[in-house]
Amino acid sequence: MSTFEIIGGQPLKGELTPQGAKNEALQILCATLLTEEKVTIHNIPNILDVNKLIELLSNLGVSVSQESKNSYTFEAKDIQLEYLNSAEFARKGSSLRGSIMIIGPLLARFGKGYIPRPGGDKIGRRRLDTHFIGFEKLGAKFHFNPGENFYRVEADQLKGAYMLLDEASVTGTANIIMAAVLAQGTTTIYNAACEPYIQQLCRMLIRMGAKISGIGSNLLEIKGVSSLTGCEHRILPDMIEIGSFIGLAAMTRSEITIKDVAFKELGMIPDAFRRLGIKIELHGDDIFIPKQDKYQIETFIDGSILTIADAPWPGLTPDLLSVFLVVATQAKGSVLIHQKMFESRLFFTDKLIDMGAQIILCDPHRATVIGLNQEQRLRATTMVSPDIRAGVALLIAALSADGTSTIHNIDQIDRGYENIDLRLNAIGANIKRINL
Ligand SMILES: CC(=O)N[C@H]1[C@@H](OP(=O)(O)OP(=O)(O)OC[C@H]2O[C@@H](n3ccc(=O)[nH]c3=O)[C@H](O)[C@@H]2O)O[C@H](CO)[C@@H](O)[C@@H]1O
Ligand SMILES: C=C(OP(=O)(O)O)C(=O)O
Repeated sequence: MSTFEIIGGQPLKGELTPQGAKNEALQILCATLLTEEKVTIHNIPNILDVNKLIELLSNLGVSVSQESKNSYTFEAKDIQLEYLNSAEFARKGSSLRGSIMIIGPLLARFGKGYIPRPGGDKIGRRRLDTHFIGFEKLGAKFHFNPGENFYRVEADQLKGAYMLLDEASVTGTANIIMAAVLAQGTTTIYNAACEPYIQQLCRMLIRMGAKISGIGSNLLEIKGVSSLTGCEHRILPDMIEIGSFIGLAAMTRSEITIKDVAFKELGMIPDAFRRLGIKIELHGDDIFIPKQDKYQIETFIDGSILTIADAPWPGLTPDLLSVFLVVATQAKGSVLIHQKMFESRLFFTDKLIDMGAQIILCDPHRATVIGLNQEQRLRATTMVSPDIRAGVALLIAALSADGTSTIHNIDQIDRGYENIDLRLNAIGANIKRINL
């Protein structure tokens, strides 16, 4: 397990280019299983979770070739389905969340899909019902043996169906779409998730020959086709990384330009930061955050305390609430951070409280932050990164704090942020990676 040692308190200045989106990459990589033809993907982030999924695909028999730093080709011609029964698959498949999305494509193309209970962040209960109820609606037989912790689906031929998802699950929607594109007949998915990740997946599938309408809405119609072809696809910039950089700039009183952000895909993320008082300028497709000594949280129109809460897209992504929370600790004013989706994502606030932040953790879902108005710096400390986004929030806190902080378990940060230490050091941060 590696560690970051961070000397904080210095403003940063310069340009950051966001990596490709982690959560889109995980979907897109799984979609390469849907065709035996060559698929070329650009802007793949070099991060732990994505690299693990590429390795898993390669173990499954996909021929993978790295064309340049972030571009790869994939050819899923000789898939070794027996690998799904191996002990190695049980181990590797369970080490990340995104692996769950190999099931839809395997089921659609080969009539079976197996997966061990997937990993990912330990941020509360993370059920998979939506995925498997969806596959069952398409005619698959589902088996789950709690003893072996393995999910299995099988079907001779999937058949299109109408389904109203029990919740707008992001990976669940992606998985069902990837199964339905090769089903016989028409599938209608209502209460579908519609994050840019899903929209991008649908656009890629259409380039491969799929017939999908309703993209960007929660009502998708998919007319099954008998086979799909190869294609080329470029992954969008990572909106969660962009939001993390906005928060970093404000908290460390830095002037940062975030390059080529695909602004129109960011939904309400920029406005949510603006409501915390952070100035965001759009220069072409770059976001410029000017140096700000102070920023003031808005109230609601009636004068009551602002709430920042997550919701399925186009609502605010839950993956940025940890960053909003840390940024609020140095704002003027108060805000309620309400993490509705996950029940264990706010416990890292204890660390911020140790550092001197004024936070009341009301319950596992809600924290009230009373900002310090930059009048009192956070104190450096030693902490452990509990999950990917809390990890980056703690990194932001450490960069703003006086003195030297240590963050252990930074593999959690590496899961989702490409060379974050090197990229931030290039604009003036002082982060030392210690490989233990
Ligand atoms: C690999 C990947 O893409 N991971 C993302 C994906 O995870 P993932 O697809 O696993 O998350 P889901 O969308 O299935 O659900 C996330 C959580 O929100 C709850 N829920 C979901 C929808 C809803 O309408 N109401 C509700 O309460 C679920 O019960 C669950 O606890 O989406 C999450 C929600 O944006 C993100 O945090 C994860 O980063
Ligand atoms: C929760 C996240 O990831 P995962 O679903 O892969 O655990 C995240 O990216 O914030």
